[in-house]
Amino acid sequence: MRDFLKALPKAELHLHIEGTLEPELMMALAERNGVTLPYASVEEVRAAYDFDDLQSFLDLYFQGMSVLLTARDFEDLAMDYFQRAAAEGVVHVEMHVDPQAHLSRGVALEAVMEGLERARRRAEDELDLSTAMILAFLRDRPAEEAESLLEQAAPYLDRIDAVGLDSAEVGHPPSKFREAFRRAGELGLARVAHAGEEGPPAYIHEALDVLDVCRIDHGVRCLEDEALVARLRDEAMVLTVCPLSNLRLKVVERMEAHPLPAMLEAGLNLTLNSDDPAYFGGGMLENFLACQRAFGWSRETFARLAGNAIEAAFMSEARRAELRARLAACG
Ligand SMILES: Nc1ncnc2[nH]cnc12
Ligand SMILES: [Zn+2]
Repeated sequence: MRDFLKALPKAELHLHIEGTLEPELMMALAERNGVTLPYASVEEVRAAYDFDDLQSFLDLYFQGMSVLLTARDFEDLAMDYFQRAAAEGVVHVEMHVDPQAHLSRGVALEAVMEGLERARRRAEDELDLSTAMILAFLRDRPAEEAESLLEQAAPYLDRIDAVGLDSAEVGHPPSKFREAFRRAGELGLARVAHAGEEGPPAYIHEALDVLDVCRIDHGVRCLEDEALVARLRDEAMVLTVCPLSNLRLKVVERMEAHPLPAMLEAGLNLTLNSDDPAYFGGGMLENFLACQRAFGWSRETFARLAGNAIEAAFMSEARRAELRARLAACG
């Protein structure tokens, strides 16, 4: 089964590029840039990754990214991940990026965008990996800051596929970002949003009604609202579920208690994703394997989930046709 899951052409729709920063690269960049971290070794960094909830993770996530200063750092970060992902059968990566977390530290948007662009070109050329970019708004920051970020991103719009909404969910409902998302739509960008990770099902309704999203990131709390489940099923709304993330952030107590099997049973349009692989114990393959161990799913189920991601991805129709054919060849 491991070989099958590795060979499956996996499209990753929910990944935070800053969440791919492995402790080894974090320490190396700290050294290169003269940044002081509160850790003496890679082992100490790893030992700190024991989270109680989303916020306890976000605190370390924002601290970790303090080593990212130059375009070269962002290129190294993304290339390091793209190489690992390609080695485990990932064929397409859609990365959320959190520019506000860099702008607020004095890092120019140009450094972020140029570094990531270089890595994306190399991924295409060297790894046959297609990529997309989701400009994410930090929902615990003021809505006006998101609107201003969108304006600053004007020179890069041709490289951006969608806007997203991430960071601390509870207390920051989707409707707070009505205007930023409306403007993104006007600019021709697709919309996605984290909803129903720690926040209530009402936030999922709001993301659909107010932000006009084409995908819900996480969405695992939808099962608490029967009418919502029916709506998500009827609209074939894509949910980008991140099993190991939910386990490590204690959204679920044990993988066996994850709502994924019930969501599948309810006929929802599900995909599997890694979210922040450097922090949550593994990338796409580890997430697929964790589901295999916990739920004993068949090859057909995994192939269907991989197919859902290919169909929902921001990619050219030529690439989609190619990946469909590769998936069909997996048997
Ligand atoms: N799982 C997650 N939820 C919300 N914001 C995030 N930013 C990075 N990972 C996140
Ligand atoms: Zn996420």
